[in-house]
Amino acid sequence: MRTAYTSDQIRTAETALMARLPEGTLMSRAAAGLAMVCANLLKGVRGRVYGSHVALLVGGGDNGGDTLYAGALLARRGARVEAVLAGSRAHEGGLAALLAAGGRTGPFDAARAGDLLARADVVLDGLVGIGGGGALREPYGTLAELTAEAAGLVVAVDVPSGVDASSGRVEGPAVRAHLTVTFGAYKAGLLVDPGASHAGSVELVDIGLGPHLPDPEVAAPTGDDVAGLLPRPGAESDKYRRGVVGIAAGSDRYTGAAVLSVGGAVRAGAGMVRFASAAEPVRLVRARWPEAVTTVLDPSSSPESLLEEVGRVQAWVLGPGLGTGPEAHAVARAVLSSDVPVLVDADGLTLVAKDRTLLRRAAPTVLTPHAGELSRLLGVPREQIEAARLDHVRRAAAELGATVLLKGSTTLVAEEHRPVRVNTTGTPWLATGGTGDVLSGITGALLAAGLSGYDAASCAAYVHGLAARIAARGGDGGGARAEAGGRAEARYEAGDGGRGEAGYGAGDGGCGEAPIAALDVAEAIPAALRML
Ligand SMILES: NC(=O)C1=CN([C@@H]2O[C@H](COP(=O)(O)OP(=O)(O)OC[C@H]3O[C@@H](n4cnc5c(N)ncnc54)[C@H](O)[C@@H]3O)[C@@H](O)[C@H]2O)[C@@H](O)CC1
Ligand SMILES: [K+]
Repeated sequence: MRTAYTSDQIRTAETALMARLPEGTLMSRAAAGLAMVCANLLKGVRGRVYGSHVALLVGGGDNGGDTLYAGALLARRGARVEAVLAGSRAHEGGLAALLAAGGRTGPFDAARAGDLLARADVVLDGLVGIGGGGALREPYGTLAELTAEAAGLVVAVDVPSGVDASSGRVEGPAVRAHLTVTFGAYKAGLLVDPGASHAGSVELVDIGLGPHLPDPEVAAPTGDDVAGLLPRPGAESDKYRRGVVGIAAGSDRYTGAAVLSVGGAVRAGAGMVRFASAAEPVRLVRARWPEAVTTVLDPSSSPESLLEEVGRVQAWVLGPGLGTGPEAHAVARAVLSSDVPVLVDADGLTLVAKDRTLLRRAAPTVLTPHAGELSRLLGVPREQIEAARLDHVRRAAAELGATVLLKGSTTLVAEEHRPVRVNTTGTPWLATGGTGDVLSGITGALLAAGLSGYDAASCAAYVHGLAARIAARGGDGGGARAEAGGRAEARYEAGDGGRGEAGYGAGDGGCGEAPIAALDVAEAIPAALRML
């Protein structure tokens, strides 16, 4: 599990650690780690550090201090290092070290900065780190924008300037880095969009903070974590013990969602799928997934007897393609009255947004909205949710008393009093109709197998993203399990230090990936499970 923290949590831990160490120790550890990563990058792109060009964008705080000290170390190895001092002051010790090592400095001037950025092999963004707040003021904002024109690699120091380290919120201009070198621990804002997509790959420099860190704000399960949580059938298993999932999805008008949701559950290893719906989706599900046991629901039944024919299930999936009319409401009422875990998706979420009483239940509930659906559930504009996904997913979990999986460029899973889980697999090609229906089926199968809502949702998101990457690569599993490696390899050529650890992100949709259909994702689930 990779864990991440807010700025306040990091500061508290740093204060505790600093009290035991000589002054300046942490900054020199940070700068040494940063310089080493940059030296490796320079060796990768230029063959050597000596004679390479390095530009430093330096703010007035300690983030600028780290950057100046790292610049000094690179200058001592023969790099030509030039700094733009953007603040009214600069870290004294760092500045003296850079000048003593032969580095050059000058105040902000747009033309000079543009010229430096055009020549530099590596640009270090040391404008603001965890001390930043709100939109970048001038001239920091202009400098952040200028980094988009940089010819070389942009390395963010600790956090890309303009990204809120605690939440990933971006309120104005912000640096888009190829690589972020972060100190002590991951900051939550580096793992959650929009911050995550500004950070590029993230490399962690250990400065000894570990023993002082509290419980994390955010955690990203790795492939090994997911493998450890996934149910595996044993010799004693039978279809009932492996988990029977009920799926109430589809309508005579919307049939595809039902086929996809059932496909997700079948391929994710449900012991049995019981599918309950109108006649037309039942016909299509039977044709595509003969494994599913189907029931045509009688809309004239009373809510108590509507699901009587379906048989016993250990979890329900409710909502994909269900419709939002009175008949759909009756199905939602019947399913949510059950005493087993229920996953609510798509039209199910619309029904719940209109009638919150549906959520008054004792058994666990998992909601899987995208930002638009969450906007309806919380009564908050969609743009606000997109800008502050972490805050809103937490709020939704608390307000709705449910596990909430927020879909989007970074999928988040929140439950009260637990770290928000961030999914690291996936590909932008997943943004296509029907993939959410497949996810609902995977999650339902895992709930039925006995996983908690929190584990089922986070494991399902991981498997779903991995399956999508495999499908996008034409079924070639090689390298697809790449919560580490995807974005890093696609976007820059690093030396020894840059690869491996780096690459905290999903695929970038380029490099050998092609468009996928939702059913391709369902079909690639077994290949994803084989890799775990
Ligand atoms: N505290 C520690 O023990 C350590 C801190 N380290 C570094 O120190 C950084 C934190 O340093 P600071 O607390 O000095 O804070 P920062 O250097 O992150 O930011 C503070 C500076 O940015 C300016 N600023 C804040 N918001 C701004 C905005 N919106 N627009 C323009 N300017 C803005 C402030 O006026 C101030 O000059 C970390 O990110 C890390 O890089 C590391 O050296 C490791 C150890
Ligand atoms: K920075």
